[in-house]
Amino acid sequence: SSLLLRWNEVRYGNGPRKEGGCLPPGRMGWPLLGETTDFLKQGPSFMKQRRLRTQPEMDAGRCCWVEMDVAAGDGVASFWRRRRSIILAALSPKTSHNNTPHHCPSSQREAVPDAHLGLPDGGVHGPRAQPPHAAEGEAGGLVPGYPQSMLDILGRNNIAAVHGPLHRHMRGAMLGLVGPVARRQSLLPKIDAFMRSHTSGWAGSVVDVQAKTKEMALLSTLRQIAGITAGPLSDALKAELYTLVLGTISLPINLPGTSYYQGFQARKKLVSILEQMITERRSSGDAHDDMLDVLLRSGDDGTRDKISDEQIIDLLIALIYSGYETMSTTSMMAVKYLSEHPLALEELRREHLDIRKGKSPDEAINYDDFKSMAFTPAVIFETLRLATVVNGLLRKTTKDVEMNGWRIYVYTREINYDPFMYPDLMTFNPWRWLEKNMELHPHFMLFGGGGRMCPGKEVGTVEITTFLHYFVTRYRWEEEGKNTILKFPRVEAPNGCISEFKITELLQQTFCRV
Ligand code: HEM
Repeated sequence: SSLLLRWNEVRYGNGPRKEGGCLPPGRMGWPLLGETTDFLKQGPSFMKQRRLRTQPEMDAGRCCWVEMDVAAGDGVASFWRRRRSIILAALSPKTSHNNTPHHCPSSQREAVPDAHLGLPDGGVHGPRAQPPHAAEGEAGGLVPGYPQSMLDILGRNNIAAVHGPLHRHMRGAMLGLVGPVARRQSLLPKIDAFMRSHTSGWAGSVVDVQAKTKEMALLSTLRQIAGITAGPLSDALKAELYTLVLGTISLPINLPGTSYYQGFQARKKLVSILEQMITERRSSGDAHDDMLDVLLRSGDDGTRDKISDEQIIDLLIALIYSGYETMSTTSMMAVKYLSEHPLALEELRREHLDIRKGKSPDEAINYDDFKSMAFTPAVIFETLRLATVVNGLLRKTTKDVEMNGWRIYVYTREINYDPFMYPDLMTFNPWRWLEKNMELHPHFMLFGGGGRMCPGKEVGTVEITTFLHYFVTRYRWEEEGKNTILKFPRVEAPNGCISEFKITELLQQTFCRV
């Protein structure tokens, strides 16, 4: 074992360092695996230990990266091909141990500027006075570096896989679907109607909130995309999507029985269902009030480029995929935290009951209602922070930026647990978001940043808000037993029964009276 570790270090670690290369401090770990398994097993404490180990280098004002050698996928467990990766721990200026620019120990040339990541602070230790230009990430030679299994299964036009003009084209189309105009005119009423019916009839029962929020995220999106309601088609799509999600986080081994293989088959079936829908829409010529209709007609008026059928399909798959786990997990964790923090629940419920004042029971919440809410976004941000639904962002180099060929994992989780930004950091405290308008802080990276900032931030927040609205204004609930939540590498309640809540009392009377 020692010999193997040593060989790997000498072959891939010491070599470049000795030759004057700018290899950051760290260990290379095992051949092929690097330190991936340790990272996956230990998660946050792995990062802490590596940071402590590289402290002298950081204190000396030299490279500040924590480095490890992992396979493609860095922590998403796809070890098919050796890939070297650097983990950038995103920290606030106060936590950073030196505020000097990062220099390569040997060449003294400035290392990759933070701006190249296209993120507010690039995720490297040390502050940057100027937020970077959104496009600099790609101009600087850094593009998204998501694992091959994810790229294969989500399609070659998948927004996370493409860059340059194609990315701008796909992103423009995505923003057209979920931007402010679409939200106000078309999405909000649909989301309201869906959440209202999805959260009805739970009184007196035991509900698995994990299952319900997953179903909620999928069905709500399907309704927006193509007006699909619960039924045989949504069941078929649900089964394929679950398999597809597992495939994207698997080893890319294309053999029958593997998750990757099944994920790929699921993609084929999804593509075929969507192709059939497109053909039917074209042959009928009927107009529909949904995203598929908007995409099929895009370019007709000459205001933007036409989008091909293949691109439409990849865009719709990306839309379903991106919102699915993020929205469901955030909603589930918000319910969990609220059950454990009655004061926060009380405040949230007050905000939502106030919104219902003057509305009839059937009246939807509207754009102005969302704008008036202050505590609800705070609950959502605090949930995203504490549960850390997104651990980090992946980038890779496309040209020589001193570390060509390396994948870069911007480990944003660290910033969520930064004691200087979030005093008493392990406490669920939504009020902290009200105090400093922290959403505008350059280290706010819950939705990424720069040119790759989440285009679904607003619509995702609206969906979670609407879910919470009907949940807290209709029900009181109790957690059944003590549910354990796994937070790394994915946030989930294992065994499926962990988020069961007993709905004990219906607040419908209050709801109707106000
Ligand atoms: C709580 C909910 C959500 C969270 C926490 C979240 C988080 C993120 C983050 C951190 C990124 C940046 C990834 C990177 O830089 O590599 C991102 C990108 C993205 N998100 Fe979200 N997201 C959420 C909801 C949604 C929803 C509902 C949609 C669909 C409308 C969506 C669509 C996307 C897309 C398409 C990208 C890629 C953008 C690009 O590469 O240009 N997200 N999201």
